[in-house]
Amino acid sequence: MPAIVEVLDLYKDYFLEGHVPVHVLKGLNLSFDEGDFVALMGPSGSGKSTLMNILGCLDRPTSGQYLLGGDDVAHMSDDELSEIRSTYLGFIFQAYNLLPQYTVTENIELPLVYQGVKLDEKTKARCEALAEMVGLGTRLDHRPLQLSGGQQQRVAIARSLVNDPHVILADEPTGNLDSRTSVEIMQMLQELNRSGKTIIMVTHENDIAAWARRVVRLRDGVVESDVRNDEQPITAAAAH
Ligand SMILES: Nc1ncnc2c1ncn2[C@@H]1O[C@H](COP(=O)(O)OP(=O)(O)OP(=O)(O)O)[C@@H](O)[C@H]1O
Repeated sequence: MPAIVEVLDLYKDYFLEGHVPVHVLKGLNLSFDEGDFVALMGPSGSGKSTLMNILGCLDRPTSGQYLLGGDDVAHMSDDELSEIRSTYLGFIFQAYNLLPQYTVTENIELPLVYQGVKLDEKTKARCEALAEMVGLGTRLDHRPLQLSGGQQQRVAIARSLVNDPHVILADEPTGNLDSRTSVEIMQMLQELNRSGKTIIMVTHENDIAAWARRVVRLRDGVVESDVRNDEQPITAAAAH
C-alpha cells in the first residue's frame, strides 16, 4: 500500500524582493502511512509551516515531489488542488479560525459551503452530530465568542471532520490553550487517530508531541530525526 502522504527530495526556496533566494526546505524526504499520528517539531525557522503549507496544498514546492494518496500534486491544476484540499484534507489551526458571526453549526458547515455542497436537513444533521461528538450538542446556536478556547477548538475539530478527510493537518492545535484543556483536545485527536484518521500536527511542546505515535524533527530544512514514540529511531538523518 502506498504511503498516504509522501514527499521526495522536496525543496522550497522563497525569493526576497523577487530575486534573493532563501533556501528553506533542502531535500526533504518523508513518508506517512495511513493511520499515522505525527508530531512535527523543530526550532523556529526550521521549515515546519513551509512544509505544512505544501502538505495542505496552499503552496507548491520549488522542486521535488509531493504524493497525496499516491497522486502527484505537482501535476494538478489550481482547481484540482482546491478540490483535493476540501475532500482529502481537514485543517485545525492554533487560533481556531472560526467565523465570529456564525453559530457552531454554521462554522462546522463552512467547508461544505466552500465545496459548493447544497446545505439541507441532511448536512445540518451531520454538522449537529459532529458538534455532539465533540461535546457541544447543547451549544449549537452559540457563536465563537460565547465559547471558551477549548470549546472553540472543539468546533474547529468538528469542522475539520465534516468532509470525512483522510488526513488532518493541525498547526499547534493546543498553542492557545491551558494544560488541562490541551489534554482534552489531545484525547480527542488521539481518538480520531484510533478511528483511522491520519494526523500531522506541528507542536513546540514535548508533552503534546508525546501523544503522537511518531515525532519528526526538522532542522534547517531537513529531517534531523524521526522517532516512533514506542520504538527505536526510524532514521536519524546525518547532521547537515
Ligand atoms: N514568504 C516568505 N518569504 C521569505 N522567507 C520566508 C517566507 N516564509 C517563510 N520564510 C522563511 O523561511 C524560513 C522557515 O520558515 P517557517 O515559517 O517554515 O519556519 P517554522 O519552522 O514554521 O518556524 P516557527 O516555529 O517560528 O513557526 C524562515 O527563515 C522564514 O524567515
